[in-house]
Amino acid sequence: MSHRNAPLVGFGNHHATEAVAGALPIGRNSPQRVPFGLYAEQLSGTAFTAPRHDNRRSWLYRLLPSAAHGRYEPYSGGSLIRSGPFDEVPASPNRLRWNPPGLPGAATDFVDGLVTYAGNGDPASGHGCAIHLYAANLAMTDRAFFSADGELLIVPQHGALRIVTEMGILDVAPLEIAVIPRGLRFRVELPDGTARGYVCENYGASLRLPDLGPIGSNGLANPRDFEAPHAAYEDREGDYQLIQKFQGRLYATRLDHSPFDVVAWHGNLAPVRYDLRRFNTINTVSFDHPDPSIFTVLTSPSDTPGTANIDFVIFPPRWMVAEDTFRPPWFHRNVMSEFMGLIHGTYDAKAGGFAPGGGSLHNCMSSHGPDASSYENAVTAELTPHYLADTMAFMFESRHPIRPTRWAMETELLQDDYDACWSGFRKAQLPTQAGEDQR
Ligand SMILES: O=C(O)Cc1cc(O)ccc1O
Ligand SMILES: [Fe+2]
Repeated sequence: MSHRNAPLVGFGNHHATEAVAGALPIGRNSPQRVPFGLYAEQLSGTAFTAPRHDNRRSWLYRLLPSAAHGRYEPYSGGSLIRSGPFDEVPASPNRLRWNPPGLPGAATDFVDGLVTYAGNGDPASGHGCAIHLYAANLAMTDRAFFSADGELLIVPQHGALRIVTEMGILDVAPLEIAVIPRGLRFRVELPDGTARGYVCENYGASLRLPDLGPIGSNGLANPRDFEAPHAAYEDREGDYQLIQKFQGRLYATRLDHSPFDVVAWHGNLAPVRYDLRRFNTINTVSFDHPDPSIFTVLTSPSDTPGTANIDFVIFPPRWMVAEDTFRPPWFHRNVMSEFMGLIHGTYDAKAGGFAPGGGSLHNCMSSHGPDASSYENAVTAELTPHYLADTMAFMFESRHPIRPTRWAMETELLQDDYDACWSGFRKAQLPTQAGEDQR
């Protein structure tokens, strides 16, 4: 089925789209003269020589070359954006949790409203990520942004985003996500007036669908549910600001025309949207709580198989049916490091204190798991099939310890009593053995 207005579907598929009939060259990428005098430009997401199954690139056909701009100068906005190496403050051995940030008082757009909480690795070495939250109340007009440091996984929590990109427009509401390729220029408009959410800036290998192993050929996030936009362009002259993030710092330059001037494109590197409600959640129908890897939406692999640079994992509404099982997340100490956020509702391991828009960080080998009241509820619950409704938490999980920024360690949003949620557990009672000392 193909329909003119239907989105371009399929994760990593090769798409072809033109906003003006005849704009897309046929049979070659870079003809001597592109239709209408458009300029051909290749945007690479992988090295030219990356193996074919990894190789990501698209060809853009635009009114003016993207090279037509002046010198970049340091940009002073976005002053709470940080980048790897994350060494402002020592990495904390503590379990950390943050209350949700408020919406800004002063006029603040998506770029200036980004605040970096934590991260690992660094853009120069091409591994790790930065974890930002954004809170905004102003649409970006006449300015655009791109990160040369990584692709952006955007997880709206409050308020929809209209993400106008060079390659088309993505409308993304809470419970949907967007992935914006490294280097792709975009601006963010706010259909609801205000917006808040999370961003994972991935310095490493681009996000992809996880292998399914014995699950088989279907399940989890299905490839066809990833939607790329049709080409859409603006033919506007005027004064535009273009901000880029390069090696952790922001720079700005001016353009005399809209950077959103791509009339046609084709290729397999594109911004995409995915609706988390379409996730085919797979879980136990017998006993025990499986590892959360069963809920992986997208993964950025590292050089070590099975040990991700970043996994993006969700905890969606689902049936809980496990027999004779402690159903919430178990207590654990993980070699991988976990940053969690909450889009909606409550999370089944935390009865209180983890609010939508908040965050938590459980680093490598931090003891964590259900808080005392979630534990008590779970061990006394009647184990009938139970629908876990109204919830959508997520995790950015990484092989590299996640290091907070100075801001994240000093903000009033940081809870000072988080450890207390694991106090008050009753000690296990061993049976009294005849003739044995009770110490
Ligand atoms: O810590 C967490 O809440 C995330 C998590 C959930 C789960 O179901 C199992 C392991 C795990 O780290
Ligand atoms: Fe965990």
